[in-house]
Amino acid sequence: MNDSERIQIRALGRRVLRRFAAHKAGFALSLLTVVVSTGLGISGPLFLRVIVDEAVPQRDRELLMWMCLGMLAVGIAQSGFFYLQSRLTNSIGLGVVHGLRVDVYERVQSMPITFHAGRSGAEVQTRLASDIGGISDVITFTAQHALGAMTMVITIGTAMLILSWPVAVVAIGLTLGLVIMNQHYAERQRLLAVEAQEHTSEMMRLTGEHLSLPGVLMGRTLRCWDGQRDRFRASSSAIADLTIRERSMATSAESIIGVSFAAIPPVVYWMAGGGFTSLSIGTAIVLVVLQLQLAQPIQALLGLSTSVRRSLAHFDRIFEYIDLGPTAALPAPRNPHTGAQVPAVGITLREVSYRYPESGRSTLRGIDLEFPAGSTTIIVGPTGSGKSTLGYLVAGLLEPGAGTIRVSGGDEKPSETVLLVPQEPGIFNASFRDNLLLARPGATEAELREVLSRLALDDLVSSFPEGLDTSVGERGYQLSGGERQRLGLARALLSDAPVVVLDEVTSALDWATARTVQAALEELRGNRTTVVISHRLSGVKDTDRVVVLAEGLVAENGTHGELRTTPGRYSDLLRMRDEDLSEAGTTP
Ligand SMILES: Nc1ncnc2c1ncn2[C@@H]1O[C@H](COP(=O)(O)OP(=O)(O)OP(=O)(O)O)[C@@H](O)[C@H]1O
Repeated sequence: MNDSERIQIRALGRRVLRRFAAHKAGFALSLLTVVVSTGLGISGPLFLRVIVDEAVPQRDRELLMWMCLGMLAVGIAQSGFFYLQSRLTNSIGLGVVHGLRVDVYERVQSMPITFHAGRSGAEVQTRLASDIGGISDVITFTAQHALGAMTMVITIGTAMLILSWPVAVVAIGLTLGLVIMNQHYAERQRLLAVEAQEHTSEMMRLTGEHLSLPGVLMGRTLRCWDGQRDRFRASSSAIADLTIRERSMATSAESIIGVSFAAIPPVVYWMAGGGFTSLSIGTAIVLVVLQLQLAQPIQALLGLSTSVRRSLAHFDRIFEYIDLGPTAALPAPRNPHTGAQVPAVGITLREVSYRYPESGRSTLRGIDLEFPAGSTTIIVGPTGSGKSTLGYLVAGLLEPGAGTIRVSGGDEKPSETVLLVPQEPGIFNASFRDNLLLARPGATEAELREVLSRLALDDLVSSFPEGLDTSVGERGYQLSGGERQRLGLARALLSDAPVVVLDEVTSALDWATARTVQAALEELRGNRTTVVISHRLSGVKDTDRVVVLAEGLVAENGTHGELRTTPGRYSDLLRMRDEDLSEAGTTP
């Protein structure tokens, strides 16, 4: 073990121990049971010695009976302590593991949106499942096993020294040799484990990407499924290969340790026979039994150092997430029983600029905009001009790099006032009902049905035998893109957010459905402030406000009535839309 590893293990040890602080009393009790049951463990052979050396040769029945009863009582007491110890160890250790898991989840959940944009869900899953799984045993059993094993080594070593120091010296010398040899194997095992863990993460990432619906579709339509399969195969085969090498390494170490321990009984018997020092038969048997008992804690201690070192890579990956920062302030949870009264509030942006952390240039620059309470604003502009980024900023999902975003008419923050409906709404693998209730947990059956009917989803829902309780499948993939978008809009209709940002929410709808949805959106507006990011430009009214973004700047800003008759970007957009529609024989 090198210096940096030692420092790393110490620092990790301190962090992990702090997590046991909440379970101090239980932890101390569990360690006490370990010491007591270990102490009891070595008294068995001492009873045996009296039986062999005194009770049997002297035919002393009473002594024999007491010694046998003593052995039995020790066995029963040991089992009781073992049960208690195992209950305590598991509940404390798994409590600490649970705490780590929740910390990772909470930290990732509160990271800024930009963190999630640059990461696959599979990566977070790997940390929660594979890495936490990898440290679970180390956290649960290390302290107890280490203490138990050390107590056994000390007590057995002392007993052997008292019984016969030459045999004890041989056993201790052998132990030191084994420790040195084991270090060598453990280091090689650790390197193989780190490599295997990297391949496991890669394999889980590939599985998440390739075996999700988009991945399967890509594999089939681009006909690259064989390449996908090859990459998976290579990753899986590397894991198998590394694991075989790692296990062979462990088995070699165990075999050498086993052979070394097997050599001791003949030595003891040779000594007992007068080869070096003469021992009674009982002492010789007890020494052999104790030596066999010594093998187990020594192997446990050697195994512990290996598993602690192997778990370092897992610990690193877990604490890397727990130490992530800075986090975004999460909005206060919604009151489940509101939903009827929507207050009128507006949003004001002053000199707002934003640059993504990984980007070399600002996506938005010096944006001055007013979204008055109850108004409807359409945001248009070429692709990549910053429309969605503006939507994220208004919804408080991104913090502006410069400038301010304020809610007028209320003390709340944008993140507590604004609901963003993205183009691909987050539909969960749950029923229609559960997906809708996320927006208003207290909504009645009648309210849910009314919303579905307004968005022309009622026929779809009724076509399933289980109606509202039908599961919509992983990410809503049992629904069409347009149905998913309408389900997202249904949530917006149910929510009590006074400001709603709709980001391309009708892009997957045909014109006829888009009109139905448009009518529902008219009702959604009410006295809500609505910001609509749209390429489609359907159903825009003269009084609606229009903001044209170009290269991160506000290029035009006025009402639809004003801008449509003024030569400029917006009137050009309307002209292009009308030409497209007349070619397709449709009217906006
Ligand atoms: N997470 C991110 N990290 C770095 N750059 C990003 C990120 N998200 C978006 N961008 C960049 O910011 C710019 C604006 O993106 P945005 O999605 O806001 O544009 P948009 O106008 O909504 O485009 P579209 O009409 O295609 O949806 C683009 O150049 C995009 O590449």
